[in-house]
Amino acid sequence: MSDLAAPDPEPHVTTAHDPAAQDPTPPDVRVDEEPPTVPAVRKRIGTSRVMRTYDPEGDARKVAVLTGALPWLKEFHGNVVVVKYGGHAMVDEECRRAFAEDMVFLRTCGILPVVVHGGGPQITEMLGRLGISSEFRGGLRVTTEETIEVVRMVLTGQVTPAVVGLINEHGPLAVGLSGEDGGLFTAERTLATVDGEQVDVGLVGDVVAVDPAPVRALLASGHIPVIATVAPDRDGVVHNVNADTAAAAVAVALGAVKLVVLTDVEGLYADWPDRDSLVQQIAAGELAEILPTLDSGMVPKMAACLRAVEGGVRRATVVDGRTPHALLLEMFTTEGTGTMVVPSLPTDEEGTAQ
Ligand SMILES: Nc1ncnc2c1ncn2[C@@H]1O[C@H](COP(=O)(O)OP(=O)(O)O)[C@@H](O)[C@H]1O
Ligand SMILES: CC(=O)N[C@@H](CCC(=O)OP(=O)(O)O)C(=O)O
Repeated sequence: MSDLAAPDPEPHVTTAHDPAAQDPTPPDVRVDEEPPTVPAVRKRIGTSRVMRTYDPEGDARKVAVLTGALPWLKEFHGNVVVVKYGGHAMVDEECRRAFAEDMVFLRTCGILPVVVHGGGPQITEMLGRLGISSEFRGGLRVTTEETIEVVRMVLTGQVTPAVVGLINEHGPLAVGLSGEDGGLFTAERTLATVDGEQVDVGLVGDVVAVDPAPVRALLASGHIPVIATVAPDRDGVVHNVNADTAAAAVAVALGAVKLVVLTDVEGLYADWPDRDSLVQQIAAGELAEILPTLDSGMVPKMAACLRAVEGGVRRATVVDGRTPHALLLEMFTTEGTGTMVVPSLPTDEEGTAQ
């Protein structure tokens, strides 16, 4: 993971538009020009004075963005937001940096982000390098005893440290842990659903219990927990847990106000792959109805959103992790982005969804 761009340490001077009326700068250091139609390119004049660009429209836009975020800041402040960071959303350098900035932004605003990360493509790549074949059934990886060793190694030894390192470029905030640490998760072997049939996929687990104590301790000390989703069952046998599933379990256990799932698609398409069928909001009841009809990749994701909302999380959203800062846009604007699952849609007097 590479460095974040360093800010320019030099002071800058920018051109002013109406020096006499607005600028206390002595005339000998002013630059008189026509007002710029776009914010002026910053010019440095001298070394100890910075002059302000006259840009009322730009300023009004910034004010609108900041004040528009206020209701959301109030709602989320002091609350847990679980962010599922999918393996496909990690592949682009700019998006990785934006993700880290977003986590630090949330924490700095007094919101409590908890990251649950995936790593499907990274596991597949490592299995390939080791000459171990791998397949998915019903959206879950068929996991043998040999596979689980690689899953555990990649998630806890490679992906967690990479995500932690990325965030910690901003300061020592992130701490990695897995479902095996501090009794965080208890797993139970689960089956995949393929064409309505239940099929065995090996050492794949669902999270049947979460002890939130280790995560709460990290939040209380100002940290950002970063969780890998391998988990022991009651006999201590480690299972491979789909990261969407684990994120939902964490969100419910922590009483999160929101679950945000970052993936490699704009959201849920009602009629996949028709790009005109992107769903903006869907009620939990309707999602439950269409879930069995969805393609396998989307099933664990939408099932996780449903589980979160049915478990008391107010909103669960699938967001395109390939768009830098899509998470901020989703969290701090009314329009949001991606697909939001809510307990029910508001209706008008005739009962029509708004
Ligand atoms: N109805 C649908 N809407 C959106 N994406 C879908 C749908 N059905 C299948 N998909 C596929 O599911 C993929 C997301 O699942 P997956 O690759 O497992 O993501 P991740 O690695 O983030 O967990 C999308 O890239 C898309 O190809
Ligand atoms: C059982 C199962 O399928 N586990 C997943 C765990 C990682 C994961 O979920 O990663 P993404 O979020 O990047 O898809 C796997 O082995 O790929």
